[in-house]
Amino acid sequence: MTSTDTAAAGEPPQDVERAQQLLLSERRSIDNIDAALVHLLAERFSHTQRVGLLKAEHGLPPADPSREQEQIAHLRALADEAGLDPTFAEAFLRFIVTEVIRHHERIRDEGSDPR
Ligand SMILES: C=C(O[C@@H]1C=C(C(=O)O)C=C[C@H]1O)C(=O)O
Repeated sequence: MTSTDTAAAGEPPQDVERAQQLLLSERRSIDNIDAALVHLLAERFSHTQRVGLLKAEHGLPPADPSREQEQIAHLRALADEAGLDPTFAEAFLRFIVTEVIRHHERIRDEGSDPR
């Protein structure tokens, strides 16, 4: 028995069917958004890779903490306006930036894209 079957016990069949349709529709939207996020992240990394090459060519440091502080403040404000938890938005950005800095260090040390 699935969790849907369990929840369905005692409910009119049309309510169960409607709930299943809604669930499928929500999941289709979630899958579309996840696909868009992957494409956006790939696009972001293509820009940060170019930044990493420029930095390596000109002896600039991989990380720029003052730029990061500005980005975090901006993103927290945007998240707040959008009804998203600003702490989550900051953690998400930090997670990405940490990976970008790792790429920049690798480009500096090995002269190549780490992926
Ligand atoms: C991309 C850069 O390098 C690093 C990565 C950042 C990012 O992913 O947004 C921001 C600042 C830097 O620590 C940059 O300096 O602009």
